[in-house]
Amino acid sequence: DNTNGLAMCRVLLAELEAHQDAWPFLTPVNHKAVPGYRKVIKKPMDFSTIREKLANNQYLNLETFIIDVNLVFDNCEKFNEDDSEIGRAGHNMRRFFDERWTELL
Ligand SMILES: Cc1ncccc1N[C@H]1CCCS(=O)(=O)C1
Repeated sequence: DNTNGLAMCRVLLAELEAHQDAWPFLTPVNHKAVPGYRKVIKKPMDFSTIREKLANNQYLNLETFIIDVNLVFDNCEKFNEDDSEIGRAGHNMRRFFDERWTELL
């Protein structure tokens, strides 16, 4: 059953949102303010959208949740230079997430 899987999603999402480097990922990227973003990034994702999907029971289990979290970081790598404020934040957040969810297994 995926009961504990969804409890882990809630814990993990709260920790992602609380991280000091979460600021680029808390809300959807404003494609009107970020030229090229809508064209380049085919599947936008952010922590507030993940929270909404979790509240609407749209994640079957931990695996489907992890796919969306990784989409946030993959989009960040695609659009941002590694040596940039947002690029570094993305790498830091991916490392934090990977270390954390593997601990919870
Ligand atoms: C994750 C990302 N990739 C590319 C461009 C921008 C962003 N994030 C923005 C989200 C809103 C606040 S901000 O505009 O400072 C940063």
